Amino acid sequence: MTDNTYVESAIVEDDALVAARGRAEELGAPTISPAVGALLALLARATGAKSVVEVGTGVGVSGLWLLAGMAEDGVLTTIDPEFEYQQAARESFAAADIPIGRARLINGSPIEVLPRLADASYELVFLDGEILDHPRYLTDAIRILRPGGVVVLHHAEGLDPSQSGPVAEAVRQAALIVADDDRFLPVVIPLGAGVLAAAKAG
Ligand SMILES: C[S@@+](CC[C@H](N)C(=O)[O-])C[C@H]1O[C@@H](n2cnc3c(N)ncnc32)[C@H](O)[C@@H]1O
Repeated sequence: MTDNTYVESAIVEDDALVAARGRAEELGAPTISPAVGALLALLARATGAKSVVEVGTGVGVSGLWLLAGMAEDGVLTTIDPEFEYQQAARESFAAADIPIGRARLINGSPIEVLPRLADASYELVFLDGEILDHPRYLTDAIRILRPGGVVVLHHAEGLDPSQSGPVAEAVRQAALIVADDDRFLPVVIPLGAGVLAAAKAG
């Protein structure tokens, strides 16, 4: 396999993202890599995203990247059960001068919150929460995506045949859900912890 270290090091993050990564380190919160962030921003821009859902707010690193690519009046709905992380994410968004109305932070379990979101209403859905729940998240993501929308699942590395166990099984199950749905065009991208992206037919 090609050494793709250069892909991650090619991305330079701004001061707000550097500060958010500092908060993540203090709290021990996981974050996406810079290259995954750049991909999210690109997908948000390419889909003209005005409404985005994220599972797994963390301290707001992925949220900052998504907001950077979204329409200027776009709203990010981001769900996480960890109140402390979401408080830190609020700080990350404020430090980046993101208007309060652009980020709707929902403190709760994505398994309970996702079913309450409206059908066919979001251009982009990013799944980065509990990996074992990826298949359940994906089922809701498919429902809430607008035609032409894109779902992005992080931690797709479980698709590597050398991996086994419940986490790898959950990722494979999620991948099969999009592979078996004719409306979706999926691709696996070796960035960060592995990305599975799938575009819904327009
Ligand atoms: C990988 S981190 C998210 C990182 C974030 N997307 C970023 O890059 O800045 C995973 C998140 O899932 C949340 N989480 C933990 N347990 C969870 C659960 N049972 N269901 C959903 N999310 C959970 C954690 O609080 C954490 O913020």
